[in-house]
Amino acid sequence: MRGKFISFEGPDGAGKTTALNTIVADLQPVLADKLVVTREPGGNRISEAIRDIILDRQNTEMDDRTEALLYAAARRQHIVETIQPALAQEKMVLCDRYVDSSVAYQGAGRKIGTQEVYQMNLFATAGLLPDLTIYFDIPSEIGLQRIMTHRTDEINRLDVEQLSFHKRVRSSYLEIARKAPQRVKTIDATKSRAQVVKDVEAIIVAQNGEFFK
Ligand SMILES: Nc1ncnc2c1ncn2[C@@H]1O[C@H](COP(=O)(O)OP(=O)(O)O)[C@@H](O)[C@H]1O
Ligand SMILES: Cc1cn([C@H]2C[C@H](O)[C@@H](COP(=O)(O)OP(=O)(O)O)O2)c(=O)[nH]c1=O
Repeated sequence: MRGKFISFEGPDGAGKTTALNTIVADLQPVLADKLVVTREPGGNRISEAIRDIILDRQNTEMDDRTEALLYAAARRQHIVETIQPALAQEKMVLCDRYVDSSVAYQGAGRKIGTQEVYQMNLFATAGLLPDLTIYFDIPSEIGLQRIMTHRTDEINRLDVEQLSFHKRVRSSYLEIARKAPQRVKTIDATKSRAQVVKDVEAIIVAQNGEFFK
């Protein structure tokens, strides 16, 4: 058996980070060292360094394709150092963002083109896709509102994009979910924190019975 690769996707402010923290706290006692939690861009020394370059608000001169290539480069290193070794050891990998983020943010948000960004990522990933993707769906206005009103950490370069950018991102995610219904499961991220966690955990448990025997 290969392990299980599960990605978490959604627009900024959808509540992924919040939900993931609780989900990890709930799953850790059950799965112990079978659980690996990681995030993109990042997860290792090289990818974290790339992350710092991409999200630095001072890098206003960054070209859109440069940005897309940097995300893909960080992804490649993350796959090689973290995801593939964990899957080879039959672990469950929970990954905060993966290729769908690039398709939605760089492909649609930055208007590079979703197909082009997907194709470019095929080189980076050598075709590795998650077994399951949980997509946190939320109207852009609500997501942005959450970020602006609640968040205390620094607002990054992508968070300050226009509402129209975030709307393109959401539309692209909805399109991805429509085209890949087997892989992508959509949850209503406007629900309460507790309900969102419940919905996500129900999907993970239902699809990964072998981990919860
Ligand atoms: N279900 C929810 N209902 C209301 N507010 C939420 C919910 N989930 C998260 N939040 C709040 O919204 C903000 C963004 O959440 P966060 O988890 O950082 O989103 P993401 O990681 O998807 O960008 C945080 O302040 C968080 O407390
Ligand atoms: C992985 C990835 C992330 N991003 C963006 C989405 C986020 O705005 C940002 C990651 O910042 P982060 O602070 O991790 O945001 P979040 O908590 O919402 O996941 O990078 C892309 O544009 N393309 C990508 O391929």
